[in-house]
Amino acid sequence: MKKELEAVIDQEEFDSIVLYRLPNQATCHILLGTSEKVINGINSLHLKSDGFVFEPFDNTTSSGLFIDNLFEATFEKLSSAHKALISPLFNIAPSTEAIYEDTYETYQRHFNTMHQALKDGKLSKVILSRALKGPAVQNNQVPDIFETLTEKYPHAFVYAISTPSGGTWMGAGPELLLKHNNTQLSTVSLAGTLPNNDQFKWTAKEITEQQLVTEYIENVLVHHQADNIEYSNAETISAGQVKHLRTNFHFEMGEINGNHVGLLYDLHPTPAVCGLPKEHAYQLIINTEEHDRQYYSGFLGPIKDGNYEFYVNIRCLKLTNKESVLYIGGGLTPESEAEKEWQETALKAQTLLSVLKNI
Ligand SMILES: C=C(O[C@H]1C=CC=C(C(=O)O)[C@@H]1O)C(=O)O
Repeated sequence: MKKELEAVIDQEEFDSIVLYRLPNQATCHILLGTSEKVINGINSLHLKSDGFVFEPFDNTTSSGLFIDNLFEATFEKLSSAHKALISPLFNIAPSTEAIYEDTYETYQRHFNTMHQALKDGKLSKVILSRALKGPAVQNNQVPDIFETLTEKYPHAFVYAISTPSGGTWMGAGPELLLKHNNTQLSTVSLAGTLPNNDQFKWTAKEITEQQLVTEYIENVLVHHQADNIEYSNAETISAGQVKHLRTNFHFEMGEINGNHVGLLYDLHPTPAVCGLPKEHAYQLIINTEEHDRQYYSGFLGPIKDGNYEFYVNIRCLKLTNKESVLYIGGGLTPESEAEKEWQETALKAQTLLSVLKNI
């Protein structure tokens, strides 16, 4: 790949780069593009064009991005020469704004607002996230961090992306949003978090919470007239320092009724990053959290030959020249306690922090 990569980087003025590795695969992908398209949500034409989608949580405050891949290559391991060639494309722009970080006090305040709405019965679940500062990362460290994430988190969707308007983001997330492969579609219902240790057993709280998400997805699929819906029993999946409960859904959609875009936006933002009922949870998040989520809890992934594979952007960070900012959230229910939820987000953050601290 080196000669090819050298030749294209010499010839073209790329300003966008994506490295990604799909879960449980050895092969990694590199995409290079120019002039990302700023999109107002994905439409059916995007789903037919090869490229990479980077969609925010709230597309009224951050733009959706579509990167046409002008150059694509695959690799299992990047050589030092490859890393040196691509590093300058990770543009870590100087940041003039002060970076917001939640303290336990701000988190507790947000928790209390959301918990009151839960206790009042206005909603059954809502996701509270927090921003957490991490170390500064230089652009020549990005390929190494990407590689370490792929090694440490084989079951996650691992990525690093840099575009002129989106900035530079990285992450290793365990949640599939929607996959389309020929006639087959898949999604998951993901919820419940415990330390990744056999001593911790699932309780009724996590089982019920995950069951609610499963029922929500089932309803969405029935509403979209999905055919041949099959789903697994809830299974435990490992995601770094934590484990979750997951149900896998497989289904089909008729050629005529198959409204993939509608289905996508009924699933996004999922109950794992927003809550139930969705609209109420969404408003509560926007009104309560002090940071703008931007691309955290949005979704991202490749589209190729009419097939696509989108993942929810959790366990991720944004890079600035001063610090990195991690975005980590957790689902609150009426039974939740602030201190425990805070500890859970700290544990989830370890997945990324342990990698950043060792570079
Ligand atoms: C929203 C996040 O995790 C979600 C995914 C799995 C389990 C979750 C939970 O137990 O709260 C969260 O809903 C995050 O890591 O930022």
